[in-house]
Amino acid sequence: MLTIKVPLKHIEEVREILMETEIISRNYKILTEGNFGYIPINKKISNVKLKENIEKELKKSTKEKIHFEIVDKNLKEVKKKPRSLTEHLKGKLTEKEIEDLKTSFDIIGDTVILEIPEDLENQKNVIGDAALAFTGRKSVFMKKSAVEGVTRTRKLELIAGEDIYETIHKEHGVRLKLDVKKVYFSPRLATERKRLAKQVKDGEIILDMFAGIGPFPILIAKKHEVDIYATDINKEAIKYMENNIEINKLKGKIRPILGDVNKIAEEKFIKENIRFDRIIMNLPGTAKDFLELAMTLVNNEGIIHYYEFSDGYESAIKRIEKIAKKQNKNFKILNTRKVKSSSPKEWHIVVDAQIQ
Ligand SMILES: C[S@@+](CC[C@H](N)C(=O)[O-])C[C@H]1O[C@@H](n2cnc3c(N)ncnc32)[C@H](O)[C@@H]1O
Repeated sequence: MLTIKVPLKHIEEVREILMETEIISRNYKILTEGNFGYIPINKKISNVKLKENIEKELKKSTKEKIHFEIVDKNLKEVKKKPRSLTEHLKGKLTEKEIEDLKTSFDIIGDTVILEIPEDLENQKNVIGDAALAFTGRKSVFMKKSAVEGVTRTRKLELIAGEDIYETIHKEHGVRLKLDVKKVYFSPRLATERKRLAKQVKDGEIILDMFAGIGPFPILIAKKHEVDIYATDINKEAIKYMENNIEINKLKGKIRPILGDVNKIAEEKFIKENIRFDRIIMNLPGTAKDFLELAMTLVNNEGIIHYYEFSDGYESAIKRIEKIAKKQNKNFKILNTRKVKSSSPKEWHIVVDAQIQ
């Protein structure tokens, strides 16, 4: 390939001057040999007047006359870092295998969680190593089940890196500690958490019915002066939530309560006449079974953030309408939003309803 041969003492200067132009190629490494250096010339540059053009560029930036020659030399190519997991897998899996692999994955703190189709399981370690190299995280886990059971957790199998399930995830300036095997957490809800936190006003009393490790309460409490009750049935989630309140210095603003929200409502909220300006119901599969309770616990003008898996908003709004009617209440829909896709035909949706 064509190169600019320059005495070593001038190589850095020439490189810097020509870097600003199209003349130098970034795809090849500079070679030094004896007292000379060889700078790669961009293959797309025409040879006509090449020497004159280089001279002109050098003259613009330095008064010193720099001697150089244009010579042919073999230079090494710069190895470019792959920019996607797919690129990382090129040459390791067949084109068809790469196509079959869903290359979307979740990064939670130091861990990567991905899905591998059954007929690609024999390649799980190759895929795991590629994901480890691409993301620079510590552990890669493969999904072994859907999110299931009352605690909404899933089975995972380590396919690359260290066997560590506990990690700290950073989101919107807060730190969330969790065990990816023992609790529910989705980084795909980050935008939803920000959207919701923005609506909160100082002084609100809030209930997060299905709070998990506390991502909604932690973000809200970080930004507002509020009093948040955060219930969850999973004792591991409550343990991490308590830890997260501490590491984010939010003691006194969030009250984690372990148990079934139905029972907690009966034994505490209703008994002590505690009512809420805002209720978060992020349990999209079964939140509908708790809508009546939420409608009972919400203050006049209070807002319910109701989540569902659905292909639209109609069924969710109908449910809210039915229960409002039953309780002799009116409601106003403030917002509807697709939070994330959950299956090819369904979305995780949210409806914000103000109850009057
Ligand atoms: C989809 S996760 C949401 C967690 C959290 N809001 C988040 O965004 O990460 C639902 C949570 O509800 C909890 N849960 C399920 N049934 C419950 C109930 N009856 N009472 C309280 N919590 C419940 C589960 O343990 C789980 O942590």
